[in-house]
Amino acid sequence: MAINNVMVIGAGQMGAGIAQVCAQSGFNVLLHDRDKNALQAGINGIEKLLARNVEKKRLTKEEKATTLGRLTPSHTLEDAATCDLIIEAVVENMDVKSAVFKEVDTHAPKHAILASNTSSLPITEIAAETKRPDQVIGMHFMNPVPVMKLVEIIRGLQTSDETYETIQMMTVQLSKTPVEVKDFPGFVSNRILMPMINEAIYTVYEGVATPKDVDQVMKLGMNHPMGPLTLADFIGLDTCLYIMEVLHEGFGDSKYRPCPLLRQYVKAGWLGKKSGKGFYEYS
Ligand SMILES: CC(=O)CC(=O)SCCNC(=O)CCNC(=O)[C@H](O)C(C)(C)COP(=O)(O)OP(=O)(O)OC[C@H]1O[C@@H](n2cnc3c(N)ncnc32)[C@H](O)[C@@H]1OP(=O)(O)O
Ligand SMILES: NC(=O)C1=CN([C@@H]2O[C@H](COP(=O)(O)OP(=O)(O)OC[C@H]3O[C@@H](n4cnc5c(N)ncnc54)[C@H](OP(=O)(O)O)[C@@H]3O)[C@@H](O)[C@H]2O)C=CC1
Repeated sequence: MAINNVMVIGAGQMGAGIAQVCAQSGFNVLLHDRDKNALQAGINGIEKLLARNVEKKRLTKEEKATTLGRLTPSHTLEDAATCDLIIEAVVENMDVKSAVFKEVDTHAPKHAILASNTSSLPITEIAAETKRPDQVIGMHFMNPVPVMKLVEIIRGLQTSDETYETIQMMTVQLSKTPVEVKDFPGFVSNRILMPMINEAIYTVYEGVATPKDVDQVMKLGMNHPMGPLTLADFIGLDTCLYIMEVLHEGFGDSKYRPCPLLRQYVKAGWLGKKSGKGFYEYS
């Protein structure tokens, strides 16, 4: 199936990144958020990154203008009626995602594919909210989307081969590398990454080392580009907690219990870079 028109739901850090990459790759993109200010912030962020690419001579001024011309803000999910692919990137919460999929299923044309950028939630369960479970799939981009090469593609129990092949091809058109994974909690990426981040938080909680020193050990000792606590702040501590909860509940294994310090920070509204404070402070 040919994809020309894409809708991205959720204009946060992931949704904006996905919209940017799709528009840069030639797709017409509608970027939707329930919050007007979040939508504008998402579009402003894309403009800023494209301007930086022009400054760095990775993009011409004309290419920037063409890319922005392919990007349209959307204030209603009804706009899904004109799209071939809808990529959901709202908060990592099953109730919220279920409601979005249920509604978008009523507006999207029959042929459209519904994809979720979920970090950990079951695609099979999300698909069951719709009348087209064979056309629902996980399309898990990595943060920051314009930079990271991987897209994990998650097949739900009922995802058809045609849906999978269309999304695999689209991923290549976005200049990303697709990797197929089964529908298990946390898939591959977050089943491995998030327990490491959670353990780094326990290390701070138990007073073994400061956040800065934990990060230094992993950066200098293991050559990680960012220490785990900087990365947790970058991902968003709310998202980290949601993912740990999905792993904990999904596997029923206490080794995935979220660190109490992570819970406390999220309760305090310390969500990391996006809220200005997490393990570090951001101005
Ligand atoms: C939670 C999930 O479900 C799954 C996930 O996504 S887990 C998170 C996965 N991501 C990671 O692990 C990221 C780890 N960190 C890194 O790879 C690197 O630190 C990084 C690429 C983010 C930044 O690289 P760096 O060399 O440390 O910093 P920096 O020199 O500022 O950036 C390099 C380039 O990346 C780009 N970049 C950096 N941050 C960016 C952002 N937030 N958005 C877009 N582009 C960005 C810039 O283009 C920059 O190049 P220029 O300065 O020439 O424009
Ligand atoms: N952060 C990361 O590193 C990664 C995250 N992901 C996944 O991507 C998804 C989004 O994460 P991220 O971008 O970080 O989160 P953000 O908090 O940055 O953005 C989420 C956006 O979605 C909006 N939103 C929430 N509910 C709705 C709704 N019902 N309809 C429309 N918009 C809505 C939010 O608006 P409001 O502020 O009003 O609630 C916000 O603007 C999550 O599923 C996450 O797990 C995947 C890979 C990496």
